[in-house]
Amino acid sequence: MGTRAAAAGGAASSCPVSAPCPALAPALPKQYQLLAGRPMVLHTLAAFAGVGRLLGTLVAVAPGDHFLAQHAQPAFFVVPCGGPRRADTVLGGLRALLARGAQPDDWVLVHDAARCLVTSGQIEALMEQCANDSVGGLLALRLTDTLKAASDGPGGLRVAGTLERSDKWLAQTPQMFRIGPLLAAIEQAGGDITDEASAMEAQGLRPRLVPGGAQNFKVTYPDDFALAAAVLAQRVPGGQRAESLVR
Ligand SMILES: Nc1ccn([C@@H]2O[C@H](COP(=O)(O)OP(=O)(O)OP(=O)(O)O)[C@@H](O)[C@H]2O)c(=O)n1
Ligand SMILES: C[C@](O)(CO)[C@H](O)COP(=O)(O)O
Repeated sequence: MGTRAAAAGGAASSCPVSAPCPALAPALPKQYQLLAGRPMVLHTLAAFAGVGRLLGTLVAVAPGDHFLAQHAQPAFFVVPCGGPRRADTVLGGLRALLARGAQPDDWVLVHDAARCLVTSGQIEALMEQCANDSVGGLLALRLTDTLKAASDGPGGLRVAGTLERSDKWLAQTPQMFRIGPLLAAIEQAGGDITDEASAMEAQGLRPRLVPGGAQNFKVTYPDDFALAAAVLAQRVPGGQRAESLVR
């Protein structure tokens, strides 16, 4: 039984930056924008390449997307199995893994290309804590801000209430499940789910929550690019942070 990684490469997604941002190449999908001198997805893939226990990494891209051909590395292979929604891309990736000899019992880690700050250590922690779990699990971050519900009111959006936050976590990726059960769960859940864990939850299962980190955010808003670049700038090769070297 092995463990594989499927990095959802962005498939049909285009650059999500809705406001003009001169530092970014306008025609380039988000996952290929340069961050600290490298396309974003290569930072993501470097973290997976640093995990020795993985049997391989599949990058799911949109058909006709040849961007990664110029960055080919033995650490990953590219499959044009991307679909219109994230869940479609993940299904395509899981089927491609099975077609290449993976077994339904094998573990798979599904990761967002846009979570380019994940570290090899976080991936290893997830694998460690899920390896003997009957369901699998995901990296997640306990909510620290006060949580408001919103609804339309006089003059626009207004607070509808303050929600209990002590049991709330922000779902991150990677998310680790066995290939066969995950494939079946997503097929049954349909394409509108926003993560793999929710497909497993719909089966009545309770995925394990493994603490991730605040830096493992999904690069989404224009400001996120600068923040991600700043985080990368204070890391050194090998995944250690600069400040841990000066103690
Ligand atoms: N058709 C799609 C859409 C998304 N993804 C994956 O899902 C991740 C998150 O989707 P993304 O479009 O990046 O979401 P947002 O950051 O919320 O961006 P936006 O909603 O602004 O497009 C991407 O990094 C990509 O790995 C995918 O594989 N296939
Ligand atoms: C999988 C995910 O990153 C967990 O937070 C998130 O749900 C992806 O959502 P998106 O709307 O496809 O970006």
